[in-house]
Amino acid sequence: MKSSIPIDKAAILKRYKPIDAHTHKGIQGHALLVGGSYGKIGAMTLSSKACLKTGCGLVTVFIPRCGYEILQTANPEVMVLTDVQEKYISNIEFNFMPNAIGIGPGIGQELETQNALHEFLTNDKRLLVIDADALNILSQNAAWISLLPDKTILTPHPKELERLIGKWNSNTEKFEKTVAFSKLHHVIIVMKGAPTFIIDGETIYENSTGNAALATAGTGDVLTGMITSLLAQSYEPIDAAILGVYLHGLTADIALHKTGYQSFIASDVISNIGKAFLSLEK
Ligand SMILES: NC(=O)C1=CN([C@@H]2O[C@H](COP(=O)(O)OP(=O)(O)OC[C@H]3O[C@@H](n4cnc5c(N)ncnc54)[C@H](OP(=O)(O)O)[C@@H]3O)[C@@H](O)[C@H]2O)[C@@H](O)CC1
Ligand SMILES: Nc1ncnc2c1ncn2[C@@H]1O[C@H](COP(=O)(O)OP(=O)(O)O)[C@@H](O)[C@H]1O
Ligand SMILES: [Mg+2]
Repeated sequence: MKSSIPIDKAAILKRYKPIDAHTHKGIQGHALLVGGSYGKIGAMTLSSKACLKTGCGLVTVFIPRCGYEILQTANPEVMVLTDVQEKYISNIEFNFMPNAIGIGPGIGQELETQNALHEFLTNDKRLLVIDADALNILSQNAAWISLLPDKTILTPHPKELERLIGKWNSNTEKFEKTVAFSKLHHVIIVMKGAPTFIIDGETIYENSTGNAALATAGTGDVLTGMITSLLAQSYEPIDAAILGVYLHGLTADIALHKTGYQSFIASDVISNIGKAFLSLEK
C-alpha cells in the first residue's frame, strides 16, 4: 500500500474555517438530505440532526410520507419534503437550490427508489455525498456510476465497498482497487473502518480519531449528515470528507470516559459535535 497522510489536529487546523461573526443562516449553507423508508426513518432523523449540529444554516430532508410527523417531531429545526409514496422514495423532487445533497441513509432498494436515484443522478449535478443503500443501488447498476459529478463523496462501510469494487484478497489489493475506482470515476471514497481512510485518487489520508464505541447502529448515517453539512458550508469536497471524519471520530474519543464502549450510541456522536468543534479552538 502507498504511504498515507496522517490526519491529526495540525492537519485539521489547516483546513478548518472558524465561523465569521457576521455570518447568517443564508450564508451557512442549505443542505438537502434524501433517504429513509418505512422502519428506517431514524436514519434520516439522525443524519439531519447531525447536519444541523455541524453548522449548516438550513437543512431540508426529502423522505417518504410515513416519516413526516416523525421528522417534524424529532427535529423541529429541520424542514421536511415528502415523496408521494408512503413507505419509500419514488421521485426525488424539490423546489429550491441546495448547496449540497446527501443521499442514501435508510433509503432501501425498492425498484421505484432505484429508478428515482437514476433520474436524480441524470438531472442533478450538484455536490453530492452518497451513502448506504444509495451505494448498494449503484453497485447493482454499475453503469450509473458514470453519472456522478466529479468529487462526489462515497462513504462505504467494508461490505458496501466490496459490493462496489468487488472482493479483495489482501489489504494491499483492497487499497489498489479503491484507488483505481477513485481515479476512474473521479470520486472521493471515505473507506469507513478502524481507522477510516479517505481516498482521493492516488492520495490516501488516514484518520487518527475514533474508537470501537462507534460500532453501533446509525453512526454512519450521522457521518453522512456531518460531511453533507460541511460541503454545504463551502468546504472543498476533500476537506469536507477529512474534517467530517475527524470530528465524527473525535466525538467518540471525547464521550468514551462517560459512556464506555458499550453504551455509546449514534445520538452521542451528535451531542458531542459541539465539544469536538470547541477542541479545535483551543
Ligand atoms: N435507525 C435506522 O434507521 C438505521 C438505518 N440503517 C440503514 O439500514 C440500511 C442497511 O444498512 P446496513 O449497513 O445495516 O446493512 P448492509 O449494507 O447489509 O451492511 C451490513 C453488513 O455489512 C457488513 N459490515 C458492516 N460494517 C462492517 C464493518 N465495519 N466491518 C466489516 N463488515 C461490516 C456486515 O456483514 P457481515 O460481517 O455480517 O458479513 C453486516 O452484516 C442502510 O440504508 C442504513 O442507512 C442503519 O444505518 C442502521 C440504523
Ligand atoms: N471499531 C471501530 N472503530 C472505529 N470506528 C468504527 C468502528 N466500528 C465502526 N466505526 C465507524 O462507525 C461508522 C459506522 O458506519 P456504518 O457501518 O455505515 O453505520 P450505520 O449504517 O449503522 O449508520 C463508520 O464511520 C465507521 O468508521
Ligand atoms: Mg451505513
